[in-house]
Amino acid sequence: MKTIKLAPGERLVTNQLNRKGVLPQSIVDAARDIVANVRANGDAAVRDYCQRFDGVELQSFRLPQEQVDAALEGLDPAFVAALEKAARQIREFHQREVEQSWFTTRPDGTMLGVKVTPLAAAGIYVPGGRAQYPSTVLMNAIPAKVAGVKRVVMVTPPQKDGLISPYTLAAAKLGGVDEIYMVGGAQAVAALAYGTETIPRVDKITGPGNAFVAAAKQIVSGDVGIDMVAGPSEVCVLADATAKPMVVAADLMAQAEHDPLAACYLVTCDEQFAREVEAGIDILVAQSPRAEITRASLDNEGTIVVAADMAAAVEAVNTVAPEHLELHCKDAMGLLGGIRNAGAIFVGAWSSEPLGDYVAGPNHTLPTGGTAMFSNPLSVEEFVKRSSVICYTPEGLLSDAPATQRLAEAEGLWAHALSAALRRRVLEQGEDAVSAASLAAADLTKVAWPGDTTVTVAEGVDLAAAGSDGAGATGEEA
Ligand SMILES: NC(=O)c1ccc[n+]([C@@H]2O[C@H](COP(=O)([O-])OP(=O)(O)OC[C@H]3O[C@@H](n4cnc5c(N)ncnc54)[C@H](O)[C@@H]3O)[C@@H](O)[C@H]2O)c1
Ligand SMILES: N[C@H](CO)Cc1c[nH]c[nH+]1
Ligand SMILES: [Zn+2]
Repeated sequence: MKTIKLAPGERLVTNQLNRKGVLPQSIVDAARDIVANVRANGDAAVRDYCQRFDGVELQSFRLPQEQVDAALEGLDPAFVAALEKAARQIREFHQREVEQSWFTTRPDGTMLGVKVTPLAAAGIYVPGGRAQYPSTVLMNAIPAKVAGVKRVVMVTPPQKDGLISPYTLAAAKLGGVDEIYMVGGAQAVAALAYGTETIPRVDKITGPGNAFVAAAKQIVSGDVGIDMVAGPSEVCVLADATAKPMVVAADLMAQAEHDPLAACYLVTCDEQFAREVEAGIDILVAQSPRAEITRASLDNEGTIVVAADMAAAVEAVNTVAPEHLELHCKDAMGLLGGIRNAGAIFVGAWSSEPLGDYVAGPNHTLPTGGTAMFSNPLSVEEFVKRSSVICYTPEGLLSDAPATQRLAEAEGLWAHALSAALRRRVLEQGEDAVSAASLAAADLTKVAWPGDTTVTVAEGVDLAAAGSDGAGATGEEA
């Protein structure tokens, strides 16, 4: 691992890190070509990439529903029990995120609020290149279903035998996935974004993946919604003298083993401790069945930061803005307040990051590449849309029309002012005042921009009755 030693008073800066942008440029370029090809050539392009990158020739990408229905049959009961426990705890956590529509009423009866509507169709990417990810199925499908999404479409790379892992399938069954397509990589993201002859497009794509997947999501973003850049895994361990070097070594390896591009950071004030962690990694890697990936990640992307004091160490963590942060320190809870940038924070020595990967409940789909500076963990919120609701009463219209007209005049937008003015005219002068004949004869510039904010209701106009089309509803804040 590369070591950066900070002198007293020195702060870690992003340029000192191995990071080459949020994602490597060569991968972004390759993903752009794949996306363009799938957009232009649909299934034929997807089929080509499946063959090239996954070594499988598929005639149909859709997994037959009978296979999903039978997914739990014959599986190890201990695995099913573990999956059910994970699903229950993930659901319980995400149910707390559900957002209700809300409405509030002003004294003049005008009603304002927010209507929350689930997305119609969400595409969830479940990785399947270097490992299988049934946990990711649950982490994406459950919040989508809690949000009320009707059509949850899962894509995942096929295995060499042209099938998907029975564990992943079991998770799809438990998570309530509606359709499964055996397609992975940037081509799967492009198919979900633009649709192909056999893969219908969705409204939003969520879920993690390798750098090709994360880059493709960034590229299609805007044509379709995306959650965030959730690329190669990262962990940052902030450790003091109370931490056990072998445990910290295992925690760094737990993220390194995902991907050669996974990035692991150790931040400490004690260089001797850092050397003990490195020695620990050598011992543990020797027995890892994933030694090659782990070593490549730690050697090429791993960084140790030795800070002069704890304050500098905490600031170094904020500069890294890791996907996962472990606080292996005596006063871990006391440090929490100083942490500003991290996707998920594991507080104290017992909070092993893999507990969060599988069963704790919070989502494991998290921002990477420094995007934890401004992005959030995947949540129910990502699977809904909000619409503002604005419902004026006649009193409300009369109260707000003059300011609207004056602001529209300042912006030079005459019809904006007229739109409010004509409604105001109905209430101030009666319905005849907006007849074609009366407006044809009026000086409409004066109507729109009268230069006078006095509001007088026409004799005989009953504002309450005028609002009886529903706009006059009154009530307490809901
Ligand atoms: N940030 C998070 O929340 C989070 C969560 C879980 C996993 N992850 C990450 O997800 C990733 C999973 O990666 P994976 O590779 O195992 O599975 P994956 O499904 O993400 O990627 C496999 C696909 O990548 C494509 N691919 C491989 N090599 C390619 C190449 N040279 N050119 C173009 N496309 C290519 C292929 O289409 C293949 O199907 C890891 O990086 C892991 O760290 C991140
Ligand atoms: N650590 C990954 C997020 O970076 C999530 C995961 C799934 N399975 C194992 N780990
Ligand atoms: Zn993990």
